[in-house]
Amino acid sequence: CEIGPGRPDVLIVGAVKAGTTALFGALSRGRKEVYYFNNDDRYERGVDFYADQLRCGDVDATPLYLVHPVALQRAALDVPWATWIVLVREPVDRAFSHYNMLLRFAANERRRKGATGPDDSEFEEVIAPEVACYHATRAGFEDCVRTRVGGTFAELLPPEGKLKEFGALNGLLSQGMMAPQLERARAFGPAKLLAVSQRALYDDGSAVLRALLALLGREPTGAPLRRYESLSDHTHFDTHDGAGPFGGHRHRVNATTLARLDALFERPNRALARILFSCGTTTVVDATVGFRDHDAHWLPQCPDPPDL
Ligand SMILES: Nc1ncnc2c1ncn2[C@@H]1O[C@H](COP(=O)(O)OS(=O)(=O)O)[C@@H](OP(=O)(O)O)[C@H]1O
Repeated sequence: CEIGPGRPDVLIVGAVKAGTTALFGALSRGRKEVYYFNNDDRYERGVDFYADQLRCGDVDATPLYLVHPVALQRAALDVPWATWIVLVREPVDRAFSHYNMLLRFAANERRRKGATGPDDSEFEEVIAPEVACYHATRAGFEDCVRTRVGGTFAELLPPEGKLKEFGALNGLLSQGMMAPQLERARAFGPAKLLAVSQRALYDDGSAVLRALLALLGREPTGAPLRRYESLSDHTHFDTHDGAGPFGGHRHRVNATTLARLDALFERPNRALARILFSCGTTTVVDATVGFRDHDAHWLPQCPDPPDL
């Protein structure tokens, strides 16, 4: 199974914690997260290595590609025929889900290093350095964080310490500012750039999958779109069993922090809505799936231009 037109056919390039595993599972039976374009060592091993990692699958789902400084540039050059899919999730839910995952990884790391005591890092403490940076500079994506994006998830964590001591390294907030990420992705010139709503995928999976398969010109694999459980551990997460609607995580964030985050994301969310709903902007995404009915609580429909 060589790399060439059609292989890979689809790159699910982001965002982290936006349903990439579920979508990948319905599109492909290969291996998720091959970390090819975002990992210098692996990239240097070349396309045969890439083909080997894909295990004859034709979908590469590596959500860190989206925020990596050169991964998408490499992908545009090496597999120019591929369609890129970006899954988009409400940024506070996304950040909290990401925090849950990192907390678990950090706890494993601490145990491995023989550290005693639990990792008691609260969400508020973990995002504090990023919040402070945004308020101090009004900077946006990439200016306030030096996200660790070059390696695998296991390499994202400093070897010791608690999550709250890692500063803004993991970009829990910046990764939810998706307008500049989509604009940057478009500038690299992918064959097609599609944006899919995580929430629609969760709430109305089969309709979203049908629409997406039609856009991609792909046949169903027969694999169901699963609602799988979060990676989150139980001290920070009330399990959702995959049956009922998913309530998100906003109610787990204290009211003051939530208000601050909503204020912080207001302009980024408006910018994103303008891109997704083509509100007077140049075309950034070729098509969107979901959103209008499912994301109205955080994405304003064709918002007014922001105040200057
Ligand atoms: N079918 C379906 N559609 C949409 N979203 C789903 C679906 N199934 C699971 N989930 C939720 O996806 C969250 C994990 O996202 P990812 O798979 O992208 O995580 S990762 O970046 O690969 O680690 C994770 O979010 P949290 O539960 O908030 O942690 C999952 O609950």
